[in-house]
Amino acid sequence: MAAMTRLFRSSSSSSALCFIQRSLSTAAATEFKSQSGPPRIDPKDRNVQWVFLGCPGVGKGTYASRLSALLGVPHIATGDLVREELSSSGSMSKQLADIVNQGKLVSDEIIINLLSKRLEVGEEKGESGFILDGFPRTVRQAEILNDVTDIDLVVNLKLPENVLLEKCLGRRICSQCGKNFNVASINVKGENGNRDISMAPLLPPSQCVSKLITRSDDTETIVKERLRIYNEKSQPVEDFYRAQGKLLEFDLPGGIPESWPKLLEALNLDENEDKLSATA
Ligand SMILES: Nc1ncnc2c1ncn2[C@@H]1O[C@H](COP(=O)(O)OP(=O)(O)O)[C@@H](O)[C@H]1O
Repeated sequence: MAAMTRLFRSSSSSSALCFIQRSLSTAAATEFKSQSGPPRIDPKDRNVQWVFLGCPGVGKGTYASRLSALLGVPHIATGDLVREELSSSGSMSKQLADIVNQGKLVSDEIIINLLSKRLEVGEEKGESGFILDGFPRTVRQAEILNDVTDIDLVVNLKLPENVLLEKCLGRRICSQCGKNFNVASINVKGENGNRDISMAPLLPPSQCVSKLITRSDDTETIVKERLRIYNEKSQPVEDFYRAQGKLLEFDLPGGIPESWPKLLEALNLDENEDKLSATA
């Protein structure tokens, strides 16, 4: 853990990003084989390459985007890439809508294609490092990622399932500014040794109130299906990274005010420090 958070160097690793992007493209077309493997870059010489895992509604997007701002690396959420594709008039959008609205996973090929395109755009802008949110979600995706680059740290965010459901049902997005809010006021009594969890709603400012929308896959039936699929397909990804010693388990103690400082502490980061001086 200590070594993993001592990586905040501003040196460019755009060639590394380009390599990942090209390798992911190859993987989308064929089963990627890495007999010799790509050249690995010492983590000290590049920005962080982190992954956020966790069930639907746990808050991966919230905490990954806060950390990306703090560390100066892009937050890349494959769910956002899917939604962008859905709202475009691209040929894939109808096919994707059917899958997403059933709470199912998009194929590994499609998701890797979307991700490699996103990395290519980032590479052109000179981005380096990343916090991935929502990828990898299957062991095959994790293996492909493992073949093309080194992941430094995998943060596994956790909340009890009844809290996750309430959070998903309360989630709202401003259709104009794109920010996420939550209208649910959560007070769940811990059972079977679990802790009590309280979360205040995260209400929108007045200019967003009339523009709030709910994700089409945030209905009770679809959320339950997404949770079932997470347990079936994505929990093995936790095991994959646990076996590599890269998994940091983090039980969220409540909403953002309680959880954010504790997460920074677990990551050995200080919000007030310059990112270059953050130490592990
Ligand atoms: N890595 C992935 N592999 C397959 N499908 C994905 C992946 N990432 C996102 N999706 C698709 O996009 C949908 C929304 O993803 P996301 O916003 O990450 O949702 P969640 O709130 O369930 O974590 C998923 O239900 C799935 O259909």
